[in-house]
Amino acid sequence: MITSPARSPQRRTEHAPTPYVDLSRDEWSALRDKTPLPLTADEVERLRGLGDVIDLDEVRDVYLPLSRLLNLYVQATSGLRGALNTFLGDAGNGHGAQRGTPFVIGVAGSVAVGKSTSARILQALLARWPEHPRVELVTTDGFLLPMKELRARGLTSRKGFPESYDRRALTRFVADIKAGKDEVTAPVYSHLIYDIVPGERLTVRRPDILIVEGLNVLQPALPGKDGRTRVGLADYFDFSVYVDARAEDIETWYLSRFRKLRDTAFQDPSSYFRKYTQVSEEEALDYARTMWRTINKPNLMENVAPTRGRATLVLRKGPDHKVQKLSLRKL
Ligand SMILES: Nc1ncnc2c1ncn2[C@@H]1O[C@H](COP(=O)(O)OP(=O)(O)O)[C@@H](O)[C@H]1O
Ligand SMILES: CC(C)(COP(=O)(O)O)[C@@H](O)C(=O)NCCC(=O)O
Repeated sequence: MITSPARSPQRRTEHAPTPYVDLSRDEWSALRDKTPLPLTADEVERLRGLGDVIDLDEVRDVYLPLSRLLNLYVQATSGLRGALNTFLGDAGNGHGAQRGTPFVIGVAGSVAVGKSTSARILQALLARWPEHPRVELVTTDGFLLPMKELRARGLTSRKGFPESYDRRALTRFVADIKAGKDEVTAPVYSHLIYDIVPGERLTVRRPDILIVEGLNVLQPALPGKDGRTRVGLADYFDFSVYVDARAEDIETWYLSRFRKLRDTAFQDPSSYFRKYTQVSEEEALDYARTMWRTINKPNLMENVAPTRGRATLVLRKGPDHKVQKLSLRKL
């Protein structure tokens, strides 16, 4: 009788090799070493986004070790740049190699996962290190196409998807900062009017560290029309963080934030969402649920989550918003 070969139990338990080392919150928090906590509870409160749960314990256990790691990375990267400058000598002139090149950090994750809070806490902590006091934070929403343009392209229900951005301008913006240009400007997005603010620009002036936060910052570049590989935004990153959580938890956070915004920001007469203060809470939440299910969740599944494996560090949050597990790229 022919029997199929039994699978050895050893084979079944074999894991695929991973470039990450997984750490529990406790293991990670022990790595802060003796780094002092430079923020007060009041400062943390001010940096916190609506609906986000973050306190001094979270800053101490999760973000202090990260600021220590980043400080080590900044110094090591600067050493590498020095080596490159020595190698290039005069040949590097005019290619930005001689100028103080900022260290660039990408922060990615779904809508409502709390990436803005993570990015703001990191900015505040990193700015306390004497080696790199000038830390700028930029969100990618300034590079969304204006509503008029989204309408013309039939993209109004694709806001936040890669095609809803001027990706070339975003990449150029970061490339210019990294090349050491004295002043680089970007358009400004307003959640209030749900659109780009006409005529407004933000200016970035030679920071030591630049944090770029947004849904799609880890997306690879699309190939050019001629099939050639283009340089993408993430190619300029020296380090990247992906803020991760279960989609069901993020939906709950999105809905509870919508409920809070309905009581606050949406009340503003110029708010695009004011109409949801005029209907019942149930109707407003139905709308928010539709936004989540038809725009933000599909974008998370199709575009954002697939980029998680490109991050240097993945912060995995539990249902209470607290980071439970971290995966750090070691290879
Ligand atoms: N409709 C809105 N009106 C006002 N503020 C908003 C609105 N939607 C989101 N925000 C705020 O904008 C910021 C970015 O939100 P979002 O892109 O969902 O990313 P995240 O929650 O991961 O930081 C958050 O601080 C959030 O509170
Ligand atoms: C502005 C956003 C696209 C996020 O932009 P980001 O800064 O991540 O590039 C997002 O917060 C948003 O408004 N999405 C549209 C759907 C919604 O309002 O939920």
